[in-house]
Amino acid sequence: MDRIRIVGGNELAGTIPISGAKNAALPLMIASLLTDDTLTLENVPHLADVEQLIRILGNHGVDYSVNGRREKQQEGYSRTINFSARNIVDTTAPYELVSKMRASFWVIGPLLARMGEAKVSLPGGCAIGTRPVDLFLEGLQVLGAELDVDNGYVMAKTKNGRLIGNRYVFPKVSVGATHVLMMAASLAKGETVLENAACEPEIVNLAECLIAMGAKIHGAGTSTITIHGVEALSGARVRVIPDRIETGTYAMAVAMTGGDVMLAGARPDLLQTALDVLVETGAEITPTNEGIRVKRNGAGIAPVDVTTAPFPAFPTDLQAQFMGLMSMAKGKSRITETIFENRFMHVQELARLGAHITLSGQTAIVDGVAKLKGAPVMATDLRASVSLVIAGLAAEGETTVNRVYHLDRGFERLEEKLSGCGAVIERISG
Ligand SMILES: CC(=O)N[C@H]1[C@@H](OP(=O)(O)OP(=O)(O)OC[C@H]2O[C@@H](n3ccc(=O)[nH]c3=O)[C@H](O)[C@@H]2O)O[C@H](CO)[C@@H](O)[C@@H]1O
Ligand SMILES: C=C(OP(=O)(O)O)C(=O)O
Repeated sequence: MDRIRIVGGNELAGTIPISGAKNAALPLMIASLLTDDTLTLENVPHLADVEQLIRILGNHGVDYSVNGRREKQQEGYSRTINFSARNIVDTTAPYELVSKMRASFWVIGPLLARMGEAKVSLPGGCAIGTRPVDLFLEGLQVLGAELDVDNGYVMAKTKNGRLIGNRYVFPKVSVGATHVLMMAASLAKGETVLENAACEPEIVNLAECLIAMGAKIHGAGTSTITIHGVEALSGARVRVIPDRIETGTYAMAVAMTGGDVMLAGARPDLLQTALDVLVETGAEITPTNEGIRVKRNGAGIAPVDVTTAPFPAFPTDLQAQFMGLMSMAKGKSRITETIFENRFMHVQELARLGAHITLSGQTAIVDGVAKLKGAPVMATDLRASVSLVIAGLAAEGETTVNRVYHLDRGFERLEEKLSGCGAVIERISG
């Protein structure tokens, strides 16, 4: 199994290109199931989750082709991919494929809306909480789906071949359930109003895609989304937004090691709260035409309390990385996780690097130390893994991060991007 070896202590300086967002690319790819035309997606990141979803979509009959391979379309880089679901050959998403990735469950929305039926295994994904699917099921039932859960599968069908628009108030904000209901409602008969919907930028990117495909959607990016269902959707060409979590992660790495890095192609509006918090810690953040410049010189890291919450608040997907940063702050900070009940698995691994963190329910109290020391550590999930990488970059000596496959789910060319800015980091195969 591959490992990442880091020798910490170097400041980061240079440019890091920000890739297309994993969490936007996945729902856009799934939207290809809604049409028999070609959906062309630009800036699709080269990640294990994207490859896995290509396999899952392929199982339903979706063909794909990568546009050219010259220059930026090289292996390993974000690229333009055409998806064509002309013939859906299978409406079952099997356990072997779906269990590897949470978002693959989302095929249930488009399959049901276009084909009138779907049989989808209950999902897997990062081990960060129980992650039920009750809101997806309740919302689809409100749109007229008949559902049965048996043997680990959700069996769904429409009553008369088509879903029916309706009003659904999410009892809790869910990104995935908002994606699924927005896709399903796009082909339903009549109007759907989704209230207390997720407002994340990835929802807006999916709505832009659906609108380009001919859907009638208003209000995406606010908590009320109105969708007037249409008979059929067409092909379109849409660009995946830059990855705000990758952006925040590298910004926190620079805040931790010190240095001066341009995050090229990053958009500040996608993570303003996290950037504001970084400014409070003492980092200098400058939006430019090229992206976001992050700098920290001289002075230490100030402790700042954060609480994760749905967009536009501080994202849960940056909580582990921020804890890494706070572990070297000059004083105590409190980090409260409100989205997932089990997202503190990085605490004991950060402690192996010398961090002082205690847990009190859903709050971590981080007592900053002057220095961290390298050690072998084990990643438990995607964002936890990268928090160990950035802590390793700031630690004295050598850190090895095991279970690199978690990182490969969500960070494109991580070692290359960081070593290009002066970090000593390499992948050890086998
Ligand atoms: C592929 C992708 O985009 N993943 C992101 C997505 O995950 P995902 O879409 O799975 O996260 P949700 O927004 O659905 O989850 C939020 C909370 O709602 C709960 N819930 C959700 C659905 C449901 O039917 N019932 C229920 O109780 C979840 O357990 C969690 O506690 O949003 C999360 C929250 O920003 C991010 O951390 C993930 O990186
Ligand atoms: C939790 C994440 O992914 P997933 O929802 O696919 O598990 C993530 O991207 O941080």
